[in-house]
Amino acid sequence: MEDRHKECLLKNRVFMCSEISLSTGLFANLTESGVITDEHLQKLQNIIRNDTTKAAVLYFLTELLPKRGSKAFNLFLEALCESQQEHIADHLKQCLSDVCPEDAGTFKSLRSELQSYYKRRLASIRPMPWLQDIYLNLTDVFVERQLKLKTNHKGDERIVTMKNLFTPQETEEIPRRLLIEGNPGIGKSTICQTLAHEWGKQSCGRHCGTLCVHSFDLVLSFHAGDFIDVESVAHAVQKHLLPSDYSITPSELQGVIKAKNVLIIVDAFDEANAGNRTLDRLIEGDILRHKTLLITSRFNFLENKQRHFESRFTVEGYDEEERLEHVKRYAEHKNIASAPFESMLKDKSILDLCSNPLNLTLLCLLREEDTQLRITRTALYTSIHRIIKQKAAKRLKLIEAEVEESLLRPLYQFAFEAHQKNETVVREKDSKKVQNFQRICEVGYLTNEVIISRLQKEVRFQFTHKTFVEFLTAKHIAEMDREERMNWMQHLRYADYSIWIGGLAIEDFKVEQNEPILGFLFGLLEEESAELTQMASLVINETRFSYEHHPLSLVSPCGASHQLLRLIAELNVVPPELAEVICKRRPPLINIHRHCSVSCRRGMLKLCNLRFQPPIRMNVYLIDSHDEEEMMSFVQKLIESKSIDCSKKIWIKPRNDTELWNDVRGLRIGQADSFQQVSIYCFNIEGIPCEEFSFGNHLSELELFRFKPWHSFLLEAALHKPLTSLQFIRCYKLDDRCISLIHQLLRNQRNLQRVQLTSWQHFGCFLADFAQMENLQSLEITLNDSTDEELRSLEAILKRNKLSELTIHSWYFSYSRSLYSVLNDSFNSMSSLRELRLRYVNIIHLPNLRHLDLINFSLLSPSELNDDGIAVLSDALRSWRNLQQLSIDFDPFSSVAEQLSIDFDFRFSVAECSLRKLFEAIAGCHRLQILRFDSLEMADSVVPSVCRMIESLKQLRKFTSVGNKSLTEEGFKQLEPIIKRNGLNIHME
Ligand SMILES: Nc1ncnc2c1ncn2[C@@H]1O[C@H](COP(=O)(O)OP(=O)(O)OP(=O)(O)O)[C@@H](O)[C@H]1O
Repeated sequence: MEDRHKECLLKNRVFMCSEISLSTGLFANLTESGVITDEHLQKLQNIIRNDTTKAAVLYFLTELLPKRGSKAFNLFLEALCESQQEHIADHLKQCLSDVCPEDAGTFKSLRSELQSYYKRRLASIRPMPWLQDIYLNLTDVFVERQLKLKTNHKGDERIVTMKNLFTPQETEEIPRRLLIEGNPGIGKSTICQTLAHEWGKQSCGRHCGTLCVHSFDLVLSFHAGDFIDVESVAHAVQKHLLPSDYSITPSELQGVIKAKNVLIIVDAFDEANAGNRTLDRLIEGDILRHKTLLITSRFNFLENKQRHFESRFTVEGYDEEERLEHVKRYAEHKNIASAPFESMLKDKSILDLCSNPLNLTLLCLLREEDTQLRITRTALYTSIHRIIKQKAAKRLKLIEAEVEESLLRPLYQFAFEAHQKNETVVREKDSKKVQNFQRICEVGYLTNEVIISRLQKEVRFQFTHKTFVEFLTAKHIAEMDREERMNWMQHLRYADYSIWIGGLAIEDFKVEQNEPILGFLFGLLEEESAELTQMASLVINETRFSYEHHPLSLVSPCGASHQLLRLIAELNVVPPELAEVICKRRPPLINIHRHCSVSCRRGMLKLCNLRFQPPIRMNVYLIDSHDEEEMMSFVQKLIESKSIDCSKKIWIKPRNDTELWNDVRGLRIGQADSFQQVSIYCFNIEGIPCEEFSFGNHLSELELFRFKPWHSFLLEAALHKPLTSLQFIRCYKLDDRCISLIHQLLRNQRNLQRVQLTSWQHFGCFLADFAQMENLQSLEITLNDSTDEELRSLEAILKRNKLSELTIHSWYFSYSRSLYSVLNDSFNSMSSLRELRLRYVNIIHLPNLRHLDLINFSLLSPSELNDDGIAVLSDALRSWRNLQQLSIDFDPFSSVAEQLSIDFDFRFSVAECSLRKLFEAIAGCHRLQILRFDSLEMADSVVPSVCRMIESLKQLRKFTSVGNKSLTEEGFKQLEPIIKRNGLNIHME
């Protein structure tokens, strides 16, 4: 036995004499492993019989164990664990790592083993690992990356350099769980590689911050797949990071990991997330909670685990400077002139390709061979593929057609099968299905015999990059016959779902997850016009491309309805047959918003080149976009296009008065050939723009968000414009001058069809003006305490029966009896009303709701909805046969109040039987397409009714339920198959 073990036993004699139980289990384990013999056992039992158990323990610790050989101590620890005395083993291990200087020896040797491993293995990047002669020195070519740190749930971000990755960010705490997300090929693995390699170099020089990677005692750098089928991090280290002849046991490793300051890096969660229990536990902090864990993943794979991460970063494409640095470093490393690469960066058509480090590296490699630039991702990968094929043909002494037929086709099939399983490997058993697998490997897409286990000699074959798996998969699908391909496409999902239920790991799906392959498929079949058109038609149907999607908001995603745009971005030219289908099935309106991707915008410009009559109307949300300059020039191209009708609305958020004026001029707001509707986020505008500030003479809609009295120059500029819509949203308290200007505007504008005036303020003073407006169709207003005269005006407006939309806000349930009675009486004569939204309302006073014929109804938060209210609502729903959208905000305060034991007078609880009746009534609205609940307490017992409701709503395509705290895993299981039906977009929290 080693001295440090003896010392440890010595120091813990008292502890062990009182803690150890000399149980049959312990004796059985000790005899089985040979730590004690049968004679020893008899001797111990005699001592117990004649003296005490403590005396026996002491004899065992002093006379027996130390003399039983070098492995005795560890076997003793194992025997303790096996006989339910793990706490004693842990105590001894802890003590060992604290007091024994020799344990520092174990740590030192482990540290230097790992450091030299990283220094050697991670020194070079092989962008095409099959071409061993193409490798780049990591230190030479690495471009320092900047990461964006999400600073709050609203999506605000801050730039963090790699040097400050581990520095405490929003809180004082050192982050323990860090996540880096990014697109394929964006450089996530290279970041991991650099961190581990840097640590391997031992010294930080003067480069790093105080909490740099060198501040960790150990860095354990893994691929996510390394955790599959291993029970602990220690086992993973032994299996994947250490050579098989390195002598250390998992428990010793465990001891070092526990005692030291360790960084665990796990790359590519997206490639090995299914059934990866150890990794899940690590993320959740169920094991090694106090160690630092850095995970990388492509987007959308960790949605349900986001809450475990204190620091969430994204790594985005290169900016201009980084692109330049990349090509310069590349040229310098290759010792060639950088001018050809730099000129390549000037070509705008490949700018987005150049922003991706992988693509830029491939472009550089191609540029060395060929001067023609590739414009789409498919074109780029096709070129690379061709090079590989040519090289393989030469090397294997085959003609290219033979390589294609006998080697590449099976490879496409392997890629397809791997992709179906969300893997990037071919397992050994699958490789045996084809005779010439070894030759297939020689082509170069699969790295040869990656031995993933040094202990068990398990073999698998790794595809070089996930994007290549996707490209090769697309090649396989492109070669399928039409029926098979369409069948594959039909089985994809085209609606998003996101489900966050506390403690449940449910994967999310965003339609973008299909796109890498569909994009390649579109690109590959560009010449096959009929095939392409058929595929595009399916995407048009499934993603509801031809529908009008609205409203547009801050959080609108570049979602399913834009998929076709993103896919046609992969085409060099839209073939006439496809162009015809797109023209025929074009949507009446397209919303472009801040999250629209570069490829979406490229697709949009492709659409502009098709000749439409009439043109497509366009809304553009130009607020907070990532690259404002680029976005501005994109919008200007849209304005110039004959196929786009930019007379629709644009949202702008100028940072000051100069920017306001630049936007209004640059985007020609209010002019005949440009946007005639504008929404201005006024909050930041402090000064007053120059005197000639004005909108074009065709301005038809002015929406002012967070308007303050000193923005009155905006009202003056709109005074004589032909407005049909005027909106003030969440405006500040108006002064007399603004009130008078609004009166003037309302009196000038007899054509106004839509007016919105909302804040916490009462706007009844304008009702008399509205009553004079013959054309008013949509009214949204905040009313608190209305006078009799105001109510008479309101009644006149409602009973004129011209309104198709009505929204009433009020402050703290200030609906008076007389307001209820005006509304309720008027409902009988409002046959034109189609959309109704009410806030702070108690609908038990509105039984005449059932006389309306609504398409859209919302009870906005907070509303008084108790059992009686639900009865009135259910009654109304039964008569609204044309209802398409329903949104009900249950009382969000009641559960908060309950938690805080506060007795608010607006707490309402709802009986389950009422809820069931409500669900039954909704189930009868067969035209319902969008259903939203907020703070609905959907307990498991009502789930069967919810299931029946969703099943009966065949046209339902969007279901949202947020703020539900009652559903358990059991209840969710019943709901899951129903809500995950294809075509249904779900959002549950
Ligand atoms: N910071 C960088 N400096 C220089 N080259 C880089 C950098 N990051 C990435 N590259 C190049 O891009 C290639 C792909 O990068 P990497 O494998 O890190 O991407 P990834 O985000 O992990 O992709 P995937 O999600 O497909 O696995 C690298 O092989 C390298 O050639």
